[in-house]
Amino acid sequence: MDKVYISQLHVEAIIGVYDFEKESKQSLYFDVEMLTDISAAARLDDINLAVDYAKVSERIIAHTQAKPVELLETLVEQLAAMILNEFNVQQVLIKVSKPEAVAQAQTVGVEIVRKK
Ligand SMILES: Nc1nc2c(c(=O)[nH]1)N=C([C@H](O)[C@@H](O)CO)CN2
Repeated sequence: MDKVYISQLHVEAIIGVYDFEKESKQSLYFDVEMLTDISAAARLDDINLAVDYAKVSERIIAHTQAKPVELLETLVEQLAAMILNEFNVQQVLIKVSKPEAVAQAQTVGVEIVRKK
């Protein structure tokens, strides 16, 4: 299967378990890999037949900023379901990194793979 991907999409959002995290936005970085058949889009050179990474990026940003959740797990499950529902994607990998969460670590996060 072919792949359309988004690397290190930066989103500022309220997210976290602790009270102090509910007061100011933190940086999240998303890596997304979407398995899809690109042959029709390529043959006809038609964006309407492609998984539009710009539209997927817009939806990830809007969803992440719309309704704060506590866990990265909750967020990536919601985003995977949204991408599989709204786009012509057979499988999605989403990795979210939260670099400000643990001072001693370069970054921390969660990665999942979900299929239709
Ligand atoms: N597996 C997870 N562990 C933790 C999360 C999370 O979302 N998933 N979140 C936190 C806090 O919000 C943290 O980011 C603040 O230090 C802790 N562990």
